[in-house]
Amino acid sequence: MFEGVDTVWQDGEFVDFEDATTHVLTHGLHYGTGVFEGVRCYDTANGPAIFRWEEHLQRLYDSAKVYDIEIPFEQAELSEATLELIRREELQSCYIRPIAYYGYGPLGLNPSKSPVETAIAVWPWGAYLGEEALEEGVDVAISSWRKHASSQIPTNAKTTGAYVNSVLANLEATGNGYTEAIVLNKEGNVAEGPGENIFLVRDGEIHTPGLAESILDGITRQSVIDLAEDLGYTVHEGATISRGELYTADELFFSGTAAEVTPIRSVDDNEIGAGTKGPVTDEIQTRFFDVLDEAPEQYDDWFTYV
Ligand SMILES: Cc1[nH+]cc(COP(=O)(O)O)c(CN[C@@H](CCC(=O)O)C(=O)O)c1O
Repeated sequence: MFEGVDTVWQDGEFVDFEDATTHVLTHGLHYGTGVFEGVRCYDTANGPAIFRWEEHLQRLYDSAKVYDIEIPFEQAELSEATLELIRREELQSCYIRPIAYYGYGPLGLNPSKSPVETAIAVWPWGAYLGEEALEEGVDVAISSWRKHASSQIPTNAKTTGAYVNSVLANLEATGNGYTEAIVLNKEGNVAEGPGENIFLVRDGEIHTPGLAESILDGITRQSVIDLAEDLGYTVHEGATISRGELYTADELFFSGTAAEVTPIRSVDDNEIGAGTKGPVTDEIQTRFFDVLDEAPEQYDDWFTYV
């Protein structure tokens, strides 16, 4: 996965990939006390550009605030480091992983005496759910693991430790022969995927769960909502979707930085619509990738050029 990656930015320095290590007694390793982002740089018609970088950076710092993680760099410093890292790696498109975590210091649950360590890595990362997934869709299953409630672990923060919930759901789904899971929240309504938001199409209108359903406020989700509305669709943001409504949907699709816009062709072995990418999904996916290719004036503020 990381073949050809030479450099990582770590705590203010560019270091060789193999030297980008942390101590085994790092607080974040033991207690999941870190925050991170998943971001993509695309090779647009105007050159390589990070997609919605400002929103991702802001979410990283918002996530850190929830855990009193004081990132010892300004957003502008992390931004310049990231742009320089992409240039050093000579990548036209890549996946970007900033992370900040309580590092090597005293152990014990209270992290207040642990230093905050920060790193940024970039690498090429293709279709998250498989090359054929974007065209043909994926087969998913409802997980027996519920999404933790935002009252238990704040779901508006991308917390490293919280992703054990996503790992359990994905392990269960893939272990049973599916590509991905859909997780329900503690009320039993649809939340999202382990690493994606979810959209439902019914009678030409689009529905997607809101923050009250214990989901991550996805930046791709917001982009899809904006694009869909610009295409003239009615989008019901904040929808409460039952498990049964997944089965009777005309179309379903995931959204996410890694997943981009990935059609869902079956849920629990029930074909969704015609069992392939639906027409609304196709129109939105096409518009999404066209915008990433063309970086049009209309969405100019979505792109930070390398
Ligand atoms: C739980 C969750 N929900 C929704 C999303 C979509 O959010 P956004 O990327 O802002 O549109 C992601 C991103 N998942 C990231 C991590 C994936 C991973 O395997 O690690 C990602 O897509 O980069 C989530 O982790």
